[in-house]
Amino acid sequence: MSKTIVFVTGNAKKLEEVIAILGKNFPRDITSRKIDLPEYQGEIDDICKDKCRAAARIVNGPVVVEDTSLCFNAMNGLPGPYIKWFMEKLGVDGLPKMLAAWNDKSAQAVCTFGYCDGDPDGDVSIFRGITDGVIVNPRGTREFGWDACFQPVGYDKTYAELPKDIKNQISHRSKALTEMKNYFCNNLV
Ligand SMILES: O=c1[nH]c(=O)c2ncn([C@@H]3O[C@H](COP(=O)(O)OP(=O)(O)OP(=O)(O)O)[C@@H](O)[C@H]3O)c2[nH]1
Ligand SMILES: [Mg+2]
Repeated sequence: MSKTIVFVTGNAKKLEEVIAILGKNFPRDITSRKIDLPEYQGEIDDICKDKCRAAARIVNGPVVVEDTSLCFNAMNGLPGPYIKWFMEKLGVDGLPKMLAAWNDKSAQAVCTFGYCDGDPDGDVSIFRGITDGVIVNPRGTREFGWDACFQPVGYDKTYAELPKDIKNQISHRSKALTEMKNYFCNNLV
């Protein structure tokens, strides 16, 4: 019998979406623990691996973590994994202003899940989902981070204006979770 996996996050909105997206269709038992893990620096995958190992050290068992980036193409991918600090200091109204000097408003929402079996020195498996979009002046509810200024390609509504189930069908998070689900369905880990 495989051990329950603990999803470690300090972000209630992330957790809410993960629960809604996974439903009952995940092949392993999964629970959650609210811990604020360190915000690491570096490349997206390395940040997620460091975060996952930190979680494993605390939980002492199988863990999943998730790190979200918002990458502005005109800025060669910045703020990327540092979006949390830009959101905190500038707010959702400030993000479109960062791109005022460029015509290119395109961006990628990038979600990276990391899984490790509980050994903090062991391998971390990475699962990624990317949704392309444009950065617009905020529209819609302001319940979750930068949702109000991210308009996915092919839609005339921002993530915040779209019904939750539509966001959860097309989001960076749902694409990454599909990858992770396939991994657990295909591997008896
Ligand atoms: O509008 C949004 N739609 C999303 O779908 C989304 N996913 C994450 N975020 C925000 O982007 C930063 C990521 O930083 P982050 O990955 O380190 O998250 P976090 O520190 O809040 O939680 P965690 O690291 O404990 O899991 C944080 O400000 C999150 O609030 C989102 N905002
Ligand atoms: Mg974080």
